[in-house]
Amino acid sequence: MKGRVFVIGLGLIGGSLALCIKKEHKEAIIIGYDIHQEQARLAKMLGVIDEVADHIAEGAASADLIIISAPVIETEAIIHLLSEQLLNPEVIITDTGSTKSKIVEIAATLRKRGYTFIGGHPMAGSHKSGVSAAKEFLFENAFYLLTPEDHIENSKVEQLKSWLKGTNAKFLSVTPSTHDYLTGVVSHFPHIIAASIVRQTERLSEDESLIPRLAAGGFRDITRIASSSPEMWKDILLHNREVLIDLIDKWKEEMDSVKVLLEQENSGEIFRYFQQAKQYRDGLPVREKGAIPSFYDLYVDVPDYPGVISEITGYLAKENISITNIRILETREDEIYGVLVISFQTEEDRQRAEKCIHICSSYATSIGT
Ligand SMILES: NC(=O)C1=CN([C@@H]2O[C@H](COP(=O)(O)OP(=O)(O)OC[C@H]3O[C@@H](n4cnc5c(N)ncnc54)[C@H](O)[C@@H]3O)[C@@H](O)[C@H]2O)C=CC1
Ligand SMILES: O=C(O)C(=O)Cc1ccc(O)cc1
Repeated sequence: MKGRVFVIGLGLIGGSLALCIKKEHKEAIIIGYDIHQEQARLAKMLGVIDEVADHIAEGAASADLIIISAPVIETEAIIHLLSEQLLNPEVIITDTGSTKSKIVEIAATLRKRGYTFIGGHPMAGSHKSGVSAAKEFLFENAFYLLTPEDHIENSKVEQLKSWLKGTNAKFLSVTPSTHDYLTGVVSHFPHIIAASIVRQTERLSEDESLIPRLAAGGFRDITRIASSSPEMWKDILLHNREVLIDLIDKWKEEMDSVKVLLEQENSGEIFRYFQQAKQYRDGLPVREKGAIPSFYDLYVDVPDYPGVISEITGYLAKENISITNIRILETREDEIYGVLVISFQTEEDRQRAEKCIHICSSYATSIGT
């Protein structure tokens, strides 16, 4: 497609979408604006955008597509500002915010001016932020939720999907309130729980210095999302507060019922509690991308000798397989084997790495389930 695309907010998501659009629509011109000028300059320098706009009005004036990829509370102000501009009457305006009800409600100001707004949420990302973390394959196979209102013509939704084709994401249309309920359950609420486990652990460690040492490895893994941007999550929680307050009440009931089982020493029901959780979790899709980014980790049993890490990374480098993280699980001093945990960007890279290590060495590998 030809046309002018204006991206407001050149961070992880805005930058990644700009890269996806550029890849698919070579003739499109991508203009970017960021409240932090250095982000916009960096985006231009990295080739993520073609032009920098000095302000929103300048970039928006002749745009065919406007993508707002700023934090959700900033998005409200940007929508207000856009609704005061004279825009191309055919323009499609979309956003990438993690919440939808409030944003779509505020976008009524655009509708009143005759402009098309279609709420959007690419459900992939990471705890990193900023344009330097942007990647063109970030949304590959991820769900991309759209929340078009009833009055939006289907051709406009199709046009938006065509612009976003390079994401290779799976588009689903839902209402804004369904969106906020679904993401509340599978993304926003788990972030609260992860942060609360970390905070409780920190508090308890004040009286027990061994806690932080033992809370390494697996504890870090299960609470990884507590390292996400506090700024972004503050806004998401405030936007989706009603859904989240309800989920917190339900969680309290859940905890109370576990507490009763413990008080009663009800071994049968405690067993069933874990058994049911295991059954449901084991049945969840392993290879599909969900609301929270998966680990693409490969565990390699390696002899504990100097040089083993460079040996393995050397095999992977020869095959051009890039890794995002590598660490060794702490081994006991008397053990001769350790476990190397290597993280990849995609499932495909993990599979290629597993094959490569099997061909080049006799080290055993496994993946988490
Ligand atoms: N990080 C993630 O994994 C995901 C985030 N989202 C949503 O996408 C949006 C963007 O998130 P990220 O790219 O991760 O954040 P980010 O922090 O990487 O980028 C946001 C950018 O917006 C800029 N910005 C802030 N206020 C602005 C304003 N008034 N005008 C212009 N630019 C402004 C910031 O300077 C920053 O460069 C958020 O609404 C977030 O909820 C959606 C899916 C995944
Ligand atoms: O890395 C994390 O914390 C994530 O869970 C990524 C993420 C953040 C916000 C979204 O709306 C969707 C995905």
